Amino acid sequence: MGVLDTIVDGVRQDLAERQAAVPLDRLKERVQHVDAALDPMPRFRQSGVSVIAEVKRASPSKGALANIPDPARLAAEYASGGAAAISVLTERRRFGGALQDLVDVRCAVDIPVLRKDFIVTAYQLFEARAAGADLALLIVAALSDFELVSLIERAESIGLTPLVETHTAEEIDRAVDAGARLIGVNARNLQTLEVDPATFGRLAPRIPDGIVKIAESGVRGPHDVIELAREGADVVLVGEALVTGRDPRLGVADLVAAGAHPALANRD
Ligand SMILES: O=C(O)c1ccccc1NCC(=O)[C@H](O)[C@H](O)COP(=O)(O)O
Repeated sequence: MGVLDTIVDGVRQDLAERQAAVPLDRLKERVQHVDAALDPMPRFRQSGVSVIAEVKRASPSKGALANIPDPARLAAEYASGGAAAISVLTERRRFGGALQDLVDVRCAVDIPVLRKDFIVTAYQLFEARAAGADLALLIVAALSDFELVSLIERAESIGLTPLVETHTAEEIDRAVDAGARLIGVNARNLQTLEVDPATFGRLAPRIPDGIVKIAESGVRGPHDVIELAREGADVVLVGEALVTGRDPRLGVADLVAAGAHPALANRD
């Protein structure tokens, strides 16, 4: 079994327990009582590269990364550094996350919040929206074409903006065909878990104009942001470098400043 299959297997087991505790109808009721979702598009389309800053405690590739007792406080630091959105890893077994982290972060910031998880059912989308998420990650490699289209449609129908994550040219084509408006290119190979910094530059030209292009994984600092901006990134999604860095607010501010560098003004 590959890493992704193993993770999704665990996610399905945890999901079965939550579904037994809270039936879908009850979840749908909760969704009706949350505030309307924030639209991330204006922030992601602004000039300069936007930063999505991630709340990430651990990962399959690196194990424990950071002790984050108060995700809301970390998210507030990210927001004050200029983050355009916050990504919250809610997967429990390998990333040490929880949906409660997302609820806490939602209360602490007034910028869009992404549920970053391994979403394979509509139930998880309702959970995300009920917890206050504005965006939800859909990983092409974990879904059939039919599942991808139906989850994109379901997400949009309840106000969530789907961020569709890809790793290959073929997955980008599938994401485009499924109607994705936001495509992430993840530089981390799901078989080896190695990050290849050349991935975004190689694959981004495949994404049609008009779709927001997000570079995910392996962004270590301002130089990477400048390089990714030159390669066409509208947004970078950064976890490890921020949670292991000395100051999350300054860490984000440095990345935002790099993405707004005057040398990038005419990159289109
Ligand atoms: O981070 C991992 O090891 C990982 C392994 C398998 C599937 C997903 C994984 N990470 C999720 C992410 O996509 C990253 O958290 C995100 O892109 C940020 O990456 P980084 O800045 O390198 O922490």
